Amino acid sequence: MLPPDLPDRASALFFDFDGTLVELAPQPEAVHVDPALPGELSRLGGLLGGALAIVSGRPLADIDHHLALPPRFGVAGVHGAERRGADGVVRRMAVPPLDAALAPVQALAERHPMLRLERKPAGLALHYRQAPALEDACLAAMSEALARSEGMALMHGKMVVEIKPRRASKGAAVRSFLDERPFRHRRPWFFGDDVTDEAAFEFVLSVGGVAVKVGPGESLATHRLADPAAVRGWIARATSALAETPVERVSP
Ligand SMILES: O=P(O)(O)OC[C@H]1O[C@H](O[C@H]2O[C@H](CO)[C@@H](O)[C@H](O)[C@H]2O)[C@H](O)[C@@H](O)[C@@H]1O
Repeated sequence: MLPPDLPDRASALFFDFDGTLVELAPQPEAVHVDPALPGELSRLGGLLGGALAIVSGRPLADIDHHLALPPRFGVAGVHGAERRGADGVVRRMAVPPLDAALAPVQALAERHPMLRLERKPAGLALHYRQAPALEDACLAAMSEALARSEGMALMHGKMVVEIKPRRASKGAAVRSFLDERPFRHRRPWFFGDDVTDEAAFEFVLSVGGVAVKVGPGESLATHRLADPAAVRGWIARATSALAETPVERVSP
C-alpha cells in the first residue's frame, strides 16, 4: 500500500485518535498528546472550512479533554454512539441501562486488578494490555455482558474487548458528518489503525474517498502510513500545501 497524496480544498478529513494521532500507551489516560497537535488540527481544519473531525472509540468528552478542541469542532465518540457536528450540537444514541451487563465484567476486573474496566456513555471496554494472558477470560466476561444487554455488539480491538451499540459504527458517523455542512459534497479521507476503523474505510471507499491504514496489519484501506508520527508529518505537509493553494468554492 502506498502513502497517501495530499488533500485538496474540497476534501473532508477524519482521524481516529489512539494509534493514529497518538501512540498507544499502557493505560487509556497515559497517552501523550504532542502539545502542537491541537493547534495543527485546528489550522488544517480551518483551511478546509471546518471539514475535519475526530472519530474515536473514546467518549467525546475524553477527546475534548485530550485535544482541548473548540466547542464547534466535529467529534464522534464511542465508535459513533455520540457525535458533535460543526454546529456544536451533540447527538447521543439512546442505550438501555448497562447495569446487568456490567456485573460479570466488574466481577472479573475486581479479581484481576491489572485489568482496566472503562465505562463509557454508551458502552463498556475491558482492557487487558497489562495482563495479556487474561484475553480469553475478558472475551468470556464481555460475551456474557453482551448476552445481558439489548442492541449491543461486541468488538475486539487492540488489547481491549468492548460492547457498543449495534447501530454505532465509524462508517455511519462519517456518513452523518457528510450529510451536514461543512462536510457535505466533500471527498472524505479516513485515517485509522484498528478494527473499528474498517467500517469507516469501507464507507469512504464506497463514496470515492481515501482510506489510510496506520501501522501494520490487513485492511480494506488502499493507503498506509507507518505510525502516528507519520500521520502528524502528513498533517504538517497537508497544511503547508493547502495554505499555498487558492481557495476553491465548495458547494454548501
Ligand atoms: O477509536 P480510537 O480512538 O482508536 O479508540 C479505540 C480505543 O482506544 C483506547 O484504548 C486503546 O488505547 C489505549 C491508550 O493507548 C491502550 O491502553 C489500549 O490498549 C487501546 O485499546 C480507549 O481506551 C478505548 O476506549 C477506545 O475504544
